[in-house]
This record gives sequence, structure tokens and C-alpha cells, in this order.
Amino acid sequence: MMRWLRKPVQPEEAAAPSETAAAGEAGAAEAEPITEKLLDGVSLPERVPNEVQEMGKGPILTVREVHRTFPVGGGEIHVLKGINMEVNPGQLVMLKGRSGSGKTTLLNMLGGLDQPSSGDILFRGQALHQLNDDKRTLLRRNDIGFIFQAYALLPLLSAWENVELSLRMAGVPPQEWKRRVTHCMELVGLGKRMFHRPFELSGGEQQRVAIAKAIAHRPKLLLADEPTANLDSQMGAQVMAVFKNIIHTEQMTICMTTHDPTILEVADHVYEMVDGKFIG
Ligand SMILES: Nc1ncnc2c1ncn2[C@@H]1O[C@H](COP(=O)(O)OP(=O)(O)OP(=O)(O)O)[C@@H](O)[C@H]1O
Repeated sequence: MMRWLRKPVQPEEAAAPSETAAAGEAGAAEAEPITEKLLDGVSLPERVPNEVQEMGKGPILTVREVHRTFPVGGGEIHVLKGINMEVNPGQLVMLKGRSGSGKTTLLNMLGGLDQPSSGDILFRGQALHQLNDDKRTLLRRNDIGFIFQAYALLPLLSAWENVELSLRMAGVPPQEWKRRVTHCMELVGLGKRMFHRPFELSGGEQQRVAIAKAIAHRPKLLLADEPTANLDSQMGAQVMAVFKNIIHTEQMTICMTTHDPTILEVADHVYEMVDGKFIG
């Protein structure tokens, strides 16, 4: 067992949930049209109505003529065929496309998990391929949060401990953990479910814990691969409402993939991928 694992935190040891979770319905009422219909009874903290504050100048991501091929059985498969895109600070950008069109392949490269065969990806103006492995790992750890379809929560740890774990791994000083975990759990509307383990939570709640976990270390960019894929439409709308909210309250930028046409209307920009290229 890893050294930093410890017994579950008891509720009385942790901070009491603040009033922001209870104030959620006011926030939900201000949500985007699609979520407004579906957010009945969902507890979310109050949204910050003004525009995203200072988030740095220029695009957070610039993708130039990116190609990706994979070797397959003596030949190769050409998956991405000249991708160009730009993501600006504070945007919610969606990549839509059929299964196998190349969305996950691109998302992995945006997060520095994989490298283009040719072309450039710049994160805040810095070309990822110019960074050595250590620097790329550091950038991923500090500036990028990932959310995958399978919630990637550790089943034996409570929601609280799952979120705290990401702070430990990011090297955040221990004295900040309690406040930050509480804040993130409230931000995703789970201020009253902090000490449940994943199996005691619904799919939508687990996905929201995964969001809290991914944003706890204050990344600038959140990458999410089909974050609503396993959820019904109401739970999917809850996740999207949380995304819109954290863009404002945490000054984050989000890039996500989806198959789901019903959630596209909350995006600031949609890129449609067909067979490794953007169309439209
Ligand atoms: N490491 C790899 N080696 C070989 N082929 C790969 C590799 N990774 C992805 N592919 C192929 O690239 C294509 C695109 O896959 P990708 O996972 O990016 O699609 P997607 O649009 O995300 O699909 P889905 O919506 O089903 O997740 C697929 O045909 C897949 O088999």
C-alpha cells in the first residue's frame, strides 16, 4: 500500500459544508437554457455573473497542421489528417464526431499525453514538442486537469479523500488541502456528500467528484473525454452546468469530446471531426 494512504476522514474532522452549497438553486436558476430545464433540485453554488477575469493573453491552445499516424501490422493508420484549432481562455470548446473519428487521439495530444507525428501544439504559446519529458510531465501536473469517461475514482477512498489525493500528488501544501477540497466539493454541488465512497454515489455524482478531483490543483485547462457518455440527460446537464460554473469561478478553460447533440448548445465553439479532419 502506498505510504500516503490513511484511514477515511470522519465528517467531524473536516470542515463543515458552507452555505454556498445550500445557495445552489439560485445558481441553477441562472444556468444555460438546456440545463435550466433539467436542473430542478440540483445543488450548485452561486454563479459569478461577470466575465472571466484576467486569464492571460492569447490562446491557451494553438494546434497547427497536426497529423497522427499509428503503426499497424506492417503498415500505418492515418488518424488525424491536418488539424488546426485555437482555444481561448475561458472558453468551453467541444469536439464532436462519430466513434473512431479521432477525438480522443487529439485530446490526448492537447494534454501532452501523446505527440503529433507532424505539426505543432502550443500551450500558452509554448510548443509542447520543445519540452523534455520532465517539463511536459510538470506542465500536465500543474496546468492541466483530465476527466475520463470511467470516473477514475479510487473505490476505497471517500469522495473527500479522492479529491485530497490529487492535491497531494500535485504537491499542494497540506495546510491548503482542507479548504480547497471543501471548496471543490461545494463547487460541484456535493457539499453534503463529501464522505461517501464512490459506490454510494450515483453516476452523475461520481462524475462530479471526478471533476472536483481534476480541478482541485487549479489547472488552467481541463480536458474531458466524453464526460457525459455514461449519464442520463439530467445527469449530463448537471455536469455541463458544473463546467459552465467552474469556467467563471475558477477561471478555467475546458475542451471536451462528445457524441451528444443535446449538450452542444452550451459550447462556446464546436469543432466537428469527420475521419480525422474538422469540417465546417
Ligand atoms: N494507439 C493506437 N494504435 C492504432 N490505432 C489507434 C491507436 N489509437 C487510436 N487508434 C485508432 O484511431 C482511430 C480514432 O480513435 P479515437 O479513439 O481517437 O476515436 P474517437 O473519435 O475518440 O472515438 P470514440 O468516440 O469511440 O472514443 C480509431 O480507428 C482507432 O482504432
